[in-house]
Amino acid sequence: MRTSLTVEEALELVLAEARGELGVEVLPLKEAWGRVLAEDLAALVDHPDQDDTAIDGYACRQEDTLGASRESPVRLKVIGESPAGKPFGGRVGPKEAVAVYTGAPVPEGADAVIRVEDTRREGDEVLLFAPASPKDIRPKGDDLRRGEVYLKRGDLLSPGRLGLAAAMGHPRVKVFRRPRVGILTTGDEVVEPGEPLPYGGVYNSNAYSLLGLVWEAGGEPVLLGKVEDEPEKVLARLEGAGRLDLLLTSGGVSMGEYDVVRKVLEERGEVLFWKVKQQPGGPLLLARLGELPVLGLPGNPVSSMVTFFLYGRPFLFRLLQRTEPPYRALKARALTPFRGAPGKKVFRRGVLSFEGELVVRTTGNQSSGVLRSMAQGNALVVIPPDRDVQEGQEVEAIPLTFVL
Ligand SMILES: Nc1nc2c(c(=O)[nH]1)N[C@H]1C(S)=C(S)[C@@H](COP(=O)(O)OP(=O)(O)OC[C@H]3O[C@@H](n4cnc5c(N)ncnc54)[C@H](O)[C@@H]3O)O[C@H]1N2
Ligand code: MOO
Repeated sequence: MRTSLTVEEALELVLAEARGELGVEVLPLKEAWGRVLAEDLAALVDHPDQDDTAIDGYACRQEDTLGASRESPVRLKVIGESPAGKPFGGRVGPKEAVAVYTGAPVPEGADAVIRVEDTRREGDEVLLFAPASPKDIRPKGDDLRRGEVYLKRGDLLSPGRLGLAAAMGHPRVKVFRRPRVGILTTGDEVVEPGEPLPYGGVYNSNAYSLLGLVWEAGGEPVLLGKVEDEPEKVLARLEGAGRLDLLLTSGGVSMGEYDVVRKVLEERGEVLFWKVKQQPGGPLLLARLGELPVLGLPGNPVSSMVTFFLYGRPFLFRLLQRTEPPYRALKARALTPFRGAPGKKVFRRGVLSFEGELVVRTTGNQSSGVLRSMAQGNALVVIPPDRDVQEGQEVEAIPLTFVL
């Protein structure tokens, strides 16, 4: 077992465990939001499928309208109409116009459009108070060209991308199965919300913050409840959970007394590393139980969230072959001091905002037991080992921007 790794070494070992094959499923679009594409998607059509108008107005020949103004309007004969979805069948000749509505094909013969606000209709004629222009004609294929790939395997189906898949003509998409992530809680003092809190007790917040994080990262959380005190019972619980792609345990990884999960992992599995030079989350553990990768997350509520974000989320991104990186650090100016720690990379919780430049302030109390800092913050401020950040200095901040 390795110990006292740097964050980078630990991440490499965690990612090396993300070897499983997820398998794919085909879903109708209405069920595919938030899923990850398992295939490249090419447009089945051009969009627009022919030159169309971006405005309500009249289509005509530009040369007929040159010099038109309020003072000397140009008069054209209206020979028909082209609402969206009902193209005008004829051809626009000299001194003629067709009424068009946004999204309608521009009729043959016309090479320009004029917005209705710059015209006045008089029976079957129209007065133009400005020249018609081609700039409001959207050329065929302006948005999408048939055969071109616009969405890649590994792309998360965000709202915009889901709409794009529909615009390209796909009624169904092939997506990766959601990785199933077991969440096992430890700790005699931990009770479920709704139960009376005994002396020294604490409500189980980790199961729920982790559940949210797992969904957000594209996984399917499987709540396994609180661990029992015998290794056989823990193993039976895991067997009953069906196929898992990752197991998260919460608590019982610090120096503390005997813990049944640690015992199971050490005796029945293989512990790959324990302890990372970071804060919070220093006692993180990586193990294997048979083929199942296990992340032993520290019990402190902030530590379990931060370690999942830094290691569990990248693990799921790797399994899902995600095209985007799991997180990106931005440079921001610290408007409050942030304390570092000797020999450890420190992740403080901050509020990132834009005030002429990116700035970040502390959320206040940075104890690993203060879950409010994760709920109220929107960024992790990264402080390299052996450094403190003074007010006004530049820092790296990782936005906790959840897209789902
Ligand atoms: N002598 C040392 N003590 C501690 C060390 C150390 O290096 N030497 N490390 C500290 C650090 S850092 C952390 S983080 C914690 C990690 O402890 P465990 O993973 O063993 O977790 P527990 O002791 O079970 O719990 C810690 C803390 O978190 C609360 N907790 C646990 N589970 C939940 C839950 N599901 N929901 C809400 N809160 C939970 C628990 O009540 C404790 O307060 O160890 C330090 N100690
Ligand atoms: O790593 Mo422990 O994370 O804070 O208190």
